[in-house]
Amino acid sequence: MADKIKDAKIIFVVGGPGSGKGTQCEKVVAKYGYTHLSSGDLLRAEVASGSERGKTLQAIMQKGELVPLDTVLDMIKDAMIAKAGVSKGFLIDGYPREVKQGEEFEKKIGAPCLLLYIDAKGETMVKRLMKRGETSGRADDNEETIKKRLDLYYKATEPVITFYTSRGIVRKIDSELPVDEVFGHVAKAIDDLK
Ligand SMILES: Nc1ncnc2c1ncn2[C@@H]1O[C@H](COP(=O)(O)OP(=O)(O)O)[C@@H](O)[C@H]1O
Ligand SMILES: Nc1ncnc2c1ncn2[C@H]1C[C@H](O)[C@@H](COP(=O)(O)OP(=O)(O)O)O1
Ligand SMILES: [Mg+2]
Repeated sequence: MADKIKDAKIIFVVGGPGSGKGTQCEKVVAKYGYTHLSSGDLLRAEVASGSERGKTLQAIMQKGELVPLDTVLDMIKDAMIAKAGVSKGFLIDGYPREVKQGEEFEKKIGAPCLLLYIDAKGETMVKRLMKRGETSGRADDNEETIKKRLDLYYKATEPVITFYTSRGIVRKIDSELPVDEVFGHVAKAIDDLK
């Protein structure tokens, strides 16, 4: 596995729920042609397939909890293998959610060269998610689940940022700014890789 994707850049995109990870990844795909893999999207696709596994996942996600590590990692790995050799870069969006996920990813796949930390205030994230919930149809975009996802983010995911900061690969991006300005900073971080 590792050698098939060894020439591709691996970028972790981390931030709270509603911080703007998906929005920025879409723009990176348009400008750089990288492959965007959102763990949440992969899981929602499994739910939409109507499989037994999807039913189990749905129940967990509706509560705002994390699904088992192996499930997510296998899905990401399969999706990366499918693009190996044709992709210059991978945006891994919404993963790692906890330090352990990062460690397992590196064991099974490879090391990231950059972590984009998409940072917005708690109140901003709640406001954006409530708005997104008006049209997203997502079972987890409701007030009660949003609060749980935010709590879990601060508890489990922020340590991920500390972990990779010590390795010197974190770029903190102010996501309170308008989308295009945020993207200016994201693009700068990617351009600095070369
Ligand atoms: N910089 C921004 N300014 C204003 N609204 C934003 C910004 N970035 C994202 N949004 C909005 O916030 C919501 C959540 O964004 P999304 O990209 O889905 O976040 P995430 O993938 O991190 O959960 C979306 O409705 C999006 O349009
Ligand atoms: N890496 C991961 N590990 C465990 N569960 C995950 C996961 N990524 C996503 N999930 C599950 C739990 C999340 O509450 C849900 C939605 O994830 P998401 O779409 O990445 O949310 P958001 O983009 O709003 O942060 O899917
Ligand atoms: Mg998203």
